[in-house]
Amino acid sequence: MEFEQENKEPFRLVLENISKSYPLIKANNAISLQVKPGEIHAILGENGAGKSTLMKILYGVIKPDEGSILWEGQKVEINNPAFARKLGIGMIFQHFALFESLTVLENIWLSMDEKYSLKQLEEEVLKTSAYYGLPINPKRMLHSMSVGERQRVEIVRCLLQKPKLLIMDEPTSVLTPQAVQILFKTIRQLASEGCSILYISHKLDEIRQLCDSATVLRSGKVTGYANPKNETAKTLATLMIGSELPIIQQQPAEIGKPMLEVLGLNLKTSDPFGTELKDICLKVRAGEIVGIAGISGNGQKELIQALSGESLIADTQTIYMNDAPVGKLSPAKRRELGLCFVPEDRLGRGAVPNLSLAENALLTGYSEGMVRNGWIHQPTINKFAEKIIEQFNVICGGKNVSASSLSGGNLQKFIVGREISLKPKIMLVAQPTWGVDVGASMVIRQSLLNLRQQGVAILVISEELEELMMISDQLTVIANGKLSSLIPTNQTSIEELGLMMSGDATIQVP
Ligand SMILES: Nc1ncnc2c1ncn2[C@@H]1O[C@H](COP(=O)(O)OP(=O)(O)OP(=O)(O)O)[C@@H](O)[C@H]1O
Repeated sequence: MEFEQENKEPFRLVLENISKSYPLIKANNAISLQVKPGEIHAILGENGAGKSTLMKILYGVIKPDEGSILWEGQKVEINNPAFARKLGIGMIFQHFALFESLTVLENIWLSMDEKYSLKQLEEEVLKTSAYYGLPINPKRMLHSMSVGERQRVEIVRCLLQKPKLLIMDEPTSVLTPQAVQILFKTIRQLASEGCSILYISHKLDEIRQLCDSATVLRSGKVTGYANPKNETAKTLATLMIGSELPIIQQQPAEIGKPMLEVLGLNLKTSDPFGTELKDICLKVRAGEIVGIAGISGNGQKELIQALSGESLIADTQTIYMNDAPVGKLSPAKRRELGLCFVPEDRLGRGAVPNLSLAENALLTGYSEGMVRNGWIHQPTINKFAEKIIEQFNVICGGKNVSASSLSGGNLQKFIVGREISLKPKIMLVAQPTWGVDVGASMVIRQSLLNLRQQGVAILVISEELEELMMISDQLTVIANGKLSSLIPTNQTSIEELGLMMSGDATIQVP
């Protein structure tokens, strides 16, 4: 038979000439690939290359216009996710489909095709999470959990369905180096049990470490197949983006006055699973980038909320922006003082999914002449949105498409681009390159360095230690709601930061 391997065992999956067009873009153009049982197969490609579209076709979320799917040697039509799951296909999405107001257990219960009682399911969840080394508390409310913790819920929920093929879209983008290694152990264990993995990631070193094979996509087409173990991160990047990676230019900047000062911030949280902030002290001066490293769920969310104005502080003497006490000021008032802000959660806090890119530009850019005498000035909004799309190479169907239609990385480029274009004096950025491809990550990091050069005070909260080392002047670690003292970047290392992240944040580094 045509689609059998040499040992006559059928491929788990064969895709043949899969195509899918949207009105303005051909997202998949005659894509073919094959996956064996137990194979860890990477899907590589820059933002908007068509990776998620292909995976959604495979999971029955969208229908291809052309092409065929063979599952264990049989031609199948996957018309919906329930059928995909029945075949044994599980998917962990880049944007989690979980309900904030429910517990972990209730979320998992809702998604199960096979109906368990809550009690039975709780036992299964605890058993599966212990077996794969992914601890979760079934009783915890979802809204109180960090992105990294939510991802664990998604993984456990998928594993409960005992998949034969697991699709993972950017699974490590919110994990620490230690958590990544735990996840890889889980993935290898699954593969050794015969489960095939389709693994989408922009992290080329991780792909080299984990994957047996790779299909490379560019502009919806396959541009090559590779064995990642025989490639370097550089050759993989070249295959992906079709040219060499841009190199970051970091020039010394003139340090100015403190623009953001936090003087002993203590913040209790009403959320029973939130993290209390304890005596946070921080100073970011004009012309410098301060990086905060940490395992998600250690107070980053609470700190961002306190700095952006989402949580107000009773004590007005604690947070200062450009010399003004801001504890009681709303986000809009803080923006008037020059604060711009990229939240961790891009679909929800960073952008409104159903609004167009132009409308999303207006949401934070309203002070840039977009509202005149109480009237919305559409030409200004359009120009602003078009400029971001061009400058940050946001691959999309133009300013009028909805934010939700953008690929994850392209939406991130749009949000970061929007905030940078607002000419901030203080920039607060959480996970700046989450889901962004290697080439575009360099563009975003370079833009932040350019802002620093222009005298902007920048605070970056990231779990990407390499990124923090690359762009920050000073670094600190958040753990259990406490910050360690600031360390000049050239006096620390990824290993040391990793240790501080997993240990007690009160470790003082000279
Ligand atoms: N529902 C939709 N309507 C219109 N265009 C869409 C829709 N979904 C995806 N696209 C477009 O199809 C292209 C491929 O998107 P896709 O999400 O598959 O890319 P990707 O390779 O997964 O990117 P990323 O790495 O950023 O996640 C993009 O240009 C995207 O804007």
